[in-house]
Amino acid sequence: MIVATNRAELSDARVKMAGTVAVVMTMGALHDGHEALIRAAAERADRVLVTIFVNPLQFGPNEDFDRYPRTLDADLAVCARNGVDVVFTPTREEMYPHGEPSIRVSPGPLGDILEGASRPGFFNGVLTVVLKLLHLTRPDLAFFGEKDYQQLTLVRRMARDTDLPVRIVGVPTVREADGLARSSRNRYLDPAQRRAAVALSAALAAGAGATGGPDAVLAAARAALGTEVELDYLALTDPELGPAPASGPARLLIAARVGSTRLIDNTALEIA
Ligand SMILES: Nc1ncnc2c1ncn2[C@@H]1O[C@H](COP(=O)(O)OP(=O)(O)OP(=O)(O)O)[C@@H](O)[C@H]1O
Ligand SMILES: CC(C)(CO)[C@@H](O)C(=O)[O-]
Ligand code: BAL
Repeated sequence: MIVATNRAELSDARVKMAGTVAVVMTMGALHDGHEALIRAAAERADRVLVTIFVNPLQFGPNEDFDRYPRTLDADLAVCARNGVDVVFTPTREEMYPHGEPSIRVSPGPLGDILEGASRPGFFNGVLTVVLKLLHLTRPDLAFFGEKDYQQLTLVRRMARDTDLPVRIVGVPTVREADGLARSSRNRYLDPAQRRAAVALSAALAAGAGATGGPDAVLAAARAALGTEVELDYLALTDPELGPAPASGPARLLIAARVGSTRLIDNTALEIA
């Protein structure tokens, strides 16, 4: 496995990658969810390239950029164990050699709702770094988790709307045994908070199981949420994050704080 820390090393390694190439972009602190992305990538492409970069552009001033877990040695072991060919671990200066970019990707109206409403500028920062990493790694395929459903949707739209020569592939959310979505931020939870955090996936399951239309879905989810977590949003949409239909395929999305830790989750459902 080649570990490239700068653009020149990445470029050398990329030229030597034969066949189709898949990229898995991460912020490190790798867990089973990331491993599922790497495995899915290895099934669909000849070579797998993982990027590890905690992107300052997507963190708000009062968010957890400084505190975000950085576990590079363990992450490289995960990549090696999963047969990754190349890992790109740039520094901030390597990614943004000219300082904060003045030209950025605008996510459009979908970037202002849900996560974008709670984290202003978040998707501008995400799409800008995703585009840069796509240019630097030049993959045939790029894998993103459904856990970050709005991010996946926006990355797909960016690829579609700007004719990027890459296929975006979504991977289902990997969960703990009790239903909690795997997330690097789960590391922030103490044991009591970890028990309380199951409320997010429990609310989604209750909503998905409800009958009686959109109102019944939201009411069931809210009832199952309990009072131990602080709800940020609970939203029912169509699969493209537009207004919820009266019946048929939909998406239920949630964000909530458990103590000071903000977690997100979502599920597909049929409104009946
Ligand atoms: N439980 C999961 N199942 C499937 N994919 C996941 C899961 N968790 C993260 N991913 C995906 O892994 C990629 C990298 O995500 P990232 O490194 O931010 O991890 P994360 O666990 O989502 O971290 P955070 O706690 O910061 O949200 C993204 O495409 C993300 O959707
Ligand atoms: C896609 C991503 C790697 C961009 O920094 C990040 O938002 C993430 O880890 O989901
Ligand atoms: N997992 C998406 C990246 C973020 O929350 O910053």
